[in-house]
Amino acid sequence: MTTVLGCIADDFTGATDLAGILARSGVKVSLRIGVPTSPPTETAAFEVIALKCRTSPLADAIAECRAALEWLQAAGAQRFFWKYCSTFDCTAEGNIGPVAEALMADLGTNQTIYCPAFPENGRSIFMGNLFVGQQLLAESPMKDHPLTPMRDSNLMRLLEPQVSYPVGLADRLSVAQGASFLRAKLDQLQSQGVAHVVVDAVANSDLEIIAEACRDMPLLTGGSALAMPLPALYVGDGTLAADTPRTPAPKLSAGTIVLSGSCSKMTLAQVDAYLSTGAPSYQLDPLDLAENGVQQAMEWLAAQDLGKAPLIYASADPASVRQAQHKLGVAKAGAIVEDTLAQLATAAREAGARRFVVAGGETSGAVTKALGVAQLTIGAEIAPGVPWTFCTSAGHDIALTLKSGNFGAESFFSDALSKLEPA
Ligand SMILES: Nc1ncnc2c1ncn2[C@@H]1O[C@H](COP(=O)(O)OP(=O)(O)OP(=O)(O)O)[C@@H](O)[C@H]1O
Ligand SMILES: O=C(O)[C@@H](O)C(=O)CO
Repeated sequence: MTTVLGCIADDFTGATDLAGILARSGVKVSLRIGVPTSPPTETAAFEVIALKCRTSPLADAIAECRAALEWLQAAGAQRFFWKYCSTFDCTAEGNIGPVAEALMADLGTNQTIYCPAFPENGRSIFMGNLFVGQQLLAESPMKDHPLTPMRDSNLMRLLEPQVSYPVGLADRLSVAQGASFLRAKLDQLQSQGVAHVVVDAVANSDLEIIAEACRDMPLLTGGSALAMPLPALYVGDGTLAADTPRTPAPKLSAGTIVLSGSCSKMTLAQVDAYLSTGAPSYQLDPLDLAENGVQQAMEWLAAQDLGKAPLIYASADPASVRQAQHKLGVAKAGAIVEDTLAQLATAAREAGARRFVVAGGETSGAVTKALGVAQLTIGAEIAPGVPWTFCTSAGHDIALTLKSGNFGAESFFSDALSKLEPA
């Protein structure tokens, strides 16, 4: 099938988030891990390419995203979606703005929008400022993120140093006046040379208006919720057939592992809630790993009954994370934990695990790469933006859920396990 919308996500949890949100509509969504190495053959109407480039060096991120764009164009797509975090996770240099600008240049377009709002998960934008629940982004726990601490809430101010063309705002008052008004506002900004337009949204009804106004833009950028109205719009105008039955979930054996490398406030609460169920658990310490390696964790894992869904976690409070980062450096502390969880994931698969619950975007990238997963189909949604996915790893059918740091209820790990068919 010709691809209608080609999507590029800057991390793996973000990619499953977007794929899950698009799949809510019932249309077929295919999620690929990394840019496929062979040309497109069996493609879906919605293709999502998961990259791990949120914190990569800028030149690498741009090169990877352009390669993804080329593959999606070869799949027939004429409209594209650049998916980044609903909390606009980035560094001072990028990669959100520079990648958008590179994609715009390749597509020959001179305007795009930025809308990370995800109302179901409490992300809203008002007058260009991003809120997480009732807090401004820079006052939310995102200020302490291990890799991309967000210390400004104003999306225009965050974007301006990242791009070379002017940045503007279509505020909620424009959005509230409907799709035609918003379209005219964007045209007016375009005539003033504004290439990058932050668009306010506080509710799903705003996102419907924005999607309708912007559906024909070659490139949209934002969080997954901005894409939610698109399938219905495409079905409505006949661009897309409504049907496409879901692939049934494979029958999986019971072996389960829960791996958490996210240090977000919500993940910490989820780890605590899961520990309180009495599940077996092992806590990784980056300083100990740097000194003594993974052997002890491997031995612990080898002694576990995977039927009891053990948890291995590095998740720690901001003070402990800062301490590890101070001693090892930010990148090294992150990499040690990611490598360890990746090795433990393959060891768990060898020991019979077929159900994998993974928390954290970077962590999910590392684990998924280690499991050698190339393509995922989308299953049931556990929480808004977090579906189960099914794929093969080393010849085994496995189920994998990749949870964004801040998503899911406190009971998420147990919720996830209860959503899968028993063995
Ligand atoms: N105890 C720790 N000390 C230092 N760094 C840690 C520790 N535990 C985890 N990390 C690192 O922190 C980073 C957490 O990022 P990750 O993307 O996995 O989670 P997240 O940011 O909460 O999730 P998301 O990106 O989906 O919101 C990873 O690089 C991980 O290896
Ligand atoms: O948009 C979000 O918040 C998530 O999909 C994500 O990108 C987390 O890494």
